[in-house]
Amino acid sequence: MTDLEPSALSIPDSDALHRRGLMFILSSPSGAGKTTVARMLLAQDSRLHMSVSATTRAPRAGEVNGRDYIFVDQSEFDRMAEDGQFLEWAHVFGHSYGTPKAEVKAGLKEGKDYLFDIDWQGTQQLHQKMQADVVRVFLLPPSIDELRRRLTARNTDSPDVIAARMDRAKAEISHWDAYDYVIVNDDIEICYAKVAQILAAERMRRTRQTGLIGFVREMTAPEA
Ligand SMILES: Nc1ncnc2c1ncn2[C@@H]1O[C@H](COP(=O)(O)OP(=O)(O)OP(=O)(O)O)[C@@H](O)[C@H]1O
Ligand SMILES: Nc1nc2c(ncn2[C@@H]2O[C@H](COP(=O)(O)O)[C@@H](O)[C@H]2O)c(=O)[nH]1
Repeated sequence: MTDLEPSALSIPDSDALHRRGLMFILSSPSGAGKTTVARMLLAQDSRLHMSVSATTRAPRAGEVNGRDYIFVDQSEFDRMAEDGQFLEWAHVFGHSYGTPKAEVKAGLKEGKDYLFDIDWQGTQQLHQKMQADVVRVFLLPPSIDELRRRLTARNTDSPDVIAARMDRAKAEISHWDAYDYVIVNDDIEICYAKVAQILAAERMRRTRQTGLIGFVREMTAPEA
């Protein structure tokens, strides 16, 4: 057989093969650009699903219940937490935020990939529980001044809220070394391209490609 002849083995389409889904986490100080990158990824990638968190914070203008967050009051949040409905939860900026468990756990088994926009506390909890499923990406702003500029220009929060988020930024950034990948979000298109490349590579990680086991076994079997 020459190099140009088709292989006797049919090459499996790795996207069509069953593999367990992965949990793709984006974290950053508030305003560095997680939500923006997440929206770009979701718009380009139909295999990626957003994990929609529950929160006790009030909706911002334009935010839709069930799409951006599940907006609940504190007693409902506490009931969900006591019921064990969260994979992780944390207090952030004076509010409670949590990742609902049911959809993600079922979806991972079906091979769906999930995107999480959560803080370092949630990342730590998910990594402890779900280890090999988790990919952790941290976005840094190009500077503290640019972070302040973005939070102000976003025009969704009062000056007090922006000040509180800026106060927390350095503490958030100090957790950058608990992540697998770190990207400076300077140019948004470049940042998005880097994040998309990480996702593509993580999908091809050998340990996730359980669907290839039969193919490799066949390829390496002794010839008759
Ligand atoms: N690379 C970039 N260059 C300029 N502006 C950007 C860039 N990335 C994001 N922004 C803008 O910065 C603002 C904050 O971005 P975004 O809301 O995505 O941040 P976030 O990290 O999700 O914040 P939070 O944690 O508060 O939800 C938005 O107005 C967004 O359009
Ligand atoms: N641990 C968790 N953190 C979460 C979750 N959902 C969002 N977040 C983080 O909270 C802050 C503030 O978000 P904002 O939408 O109010 O600006 C940000 O860092 C998010 O990543 C969650 O379910 N768990």
